[in-house]
Amino acid sequence: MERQLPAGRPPRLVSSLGLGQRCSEVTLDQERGLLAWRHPRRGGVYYVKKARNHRWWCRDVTFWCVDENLCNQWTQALKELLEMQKCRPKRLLVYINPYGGKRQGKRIYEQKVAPLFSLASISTDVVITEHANHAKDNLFEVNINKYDGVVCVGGDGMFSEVMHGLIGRMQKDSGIDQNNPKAPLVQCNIRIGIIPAGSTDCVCYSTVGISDPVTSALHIIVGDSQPLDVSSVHHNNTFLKYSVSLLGYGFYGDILKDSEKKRWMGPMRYDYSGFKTFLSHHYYEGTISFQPAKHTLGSPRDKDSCRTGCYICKESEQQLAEQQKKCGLKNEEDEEEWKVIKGKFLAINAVNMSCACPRSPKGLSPAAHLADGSADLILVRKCSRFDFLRHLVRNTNQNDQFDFSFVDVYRVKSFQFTSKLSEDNGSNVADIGKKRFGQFCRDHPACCCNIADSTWNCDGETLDSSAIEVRVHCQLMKLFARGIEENCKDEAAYSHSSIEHLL
Ligand SMILES: CCCCCCCCCCCCC/C=C/[C@@H](O)[C@H](CO)NC(=O)CCCCCCCCCCCCCCC
Ligand SMILES: Nc1ncnc2c1ncn2[C@@H]1O[C@H](COP(=O)(O)OP(=O)(O)OP(=O)(O)O)[C@@H](O)[C@H]1O
Ligand SMILES: [Ca+2]
Repeated sequence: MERQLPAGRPPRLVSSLGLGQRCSEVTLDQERGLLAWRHPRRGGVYYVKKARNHRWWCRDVTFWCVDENLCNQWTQALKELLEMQKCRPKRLLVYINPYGGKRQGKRIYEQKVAPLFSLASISTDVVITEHANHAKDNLFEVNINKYDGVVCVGGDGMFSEVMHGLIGRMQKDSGIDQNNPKAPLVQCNIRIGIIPAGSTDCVCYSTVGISDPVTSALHIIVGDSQPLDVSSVHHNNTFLKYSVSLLGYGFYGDILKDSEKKRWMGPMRYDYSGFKTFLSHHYYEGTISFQPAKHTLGSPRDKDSCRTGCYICKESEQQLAEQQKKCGLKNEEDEEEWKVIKGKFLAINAVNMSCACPRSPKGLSPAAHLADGSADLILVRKCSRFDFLRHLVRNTNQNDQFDFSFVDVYRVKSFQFTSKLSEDNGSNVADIGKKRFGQFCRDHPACCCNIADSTWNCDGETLDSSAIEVRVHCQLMKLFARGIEENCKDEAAYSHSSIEHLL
């Protein structure tokens, strides 16, 4: 695309062209009078173009002008505008998992992302991970202050590693004991960017609206920021893990446990193990206690979803800040009511965000909020296979997946779970399980009886304990994202050539 530079003073021209406020460095090609990138082979200005389904493209436009003086003014004005954009990262630390998803992480980064970072003059230190926990351990050692953000290339597991590294490092540096479930955690202000290259990519999809490496790279470049709730998971005053997407016991725990043995199948492993787990139809007995989230305005049955600039998330942040001011570090929660539910469950799912992903475009809880300090607790009680299938299918379409007599949903700020087996017998749950049912049920996966215990699926990783205590920490960390943008009703708006953000 070619455009002539309009006459007049450049800063005003920038706004009259609708170039937005963000721009990166452009240089002047003196001979041809072009505004050009420093990139030697291509002239022009690069910008973000929004397409359908939340996809962003990088496009370029070439400006020309015979008046060299005017060109100089433009270059200067754009440079100054760029300097004013303090939210844009200049230096990033990048971790690539070469084995996530379809094992394309390295190629995706090199071919689609690195060229964009270099166009936007972002410098990077790249680490290709050699083993699990490489990124997490590394984040405890690096000089983190050198960077404006950390990028992970991989799936939810890789993101979880980076998040654990950053949050853990933050608590360590501030002298906070992560094993104390009541400790007020210190917010992590260094943003994480996710370049999706995993099997589910639920965190990316739920915060951007699409799993697309180019779109995510552009959100990083323009310096977006989206706060995110994080749940801490403890057992007996021992820290187990943090979770941002799904904490699932029963159905999703069993799928994960089975699918780990089939990693070689790639993303298909979840369908295979999902089908197997669906047929086994195991239910689990236990007690779940929770504190309802009273500070937030929303409810899990709301029709509206969390979108860019969500007022419910903003309101919750304020409410919680006021509460904290009032009580200081003392925890008011202890005095608040706990609800207790005993039962037989096919699935217990606690989600901090909608958990939308390509398999379930609206997610496990479409009205869950990214940053409201609450999680949605979905209890699917024992029911027939057919009814469970009806519920599962609704996760893939527009119908209400909670509209069943065997499904309950609550918005909570903390919860605890103990399985009947551990309640009855205290310790050594594994042995008891094996003695009672383990052998029989594993040999007859279709028998439907309640085997020993399920496993918790914590953002795609298994937890060692079935008895857990969970607390949601409002906006504990930030992503290079802006939440899902409201879909423009008028499709034509996507086809005109408006320039959203200069790179
Ligand atoms: C009839 C089709 C019904 C399909 C229902 C699909 C619902 C899919 C909901 C996906 C929710 C993902 C939540 C995100 C979890 C992530 O933190 C985690 C880490 O990446 N991913 C998984 O645990 C990976 C979880 C992967 C789950 C795959 C579930 C596949 C179920 C297949 C059931 C087949 C029944 C067929 C009966 C004829
Ligand atoms: N070099 C490596 N070798 C083996 N495992 C690794 C390596 N680097 C990271 N990992 C681990 O691989 C696990 C899975 O990675 P990742 O999340 O990227 O892919 P995935 O499991 O296919 O996708 P998803 O989590 O979206 O389902 C992570 O938990 C991470 O700890
Ligand atoms: Ca939330």
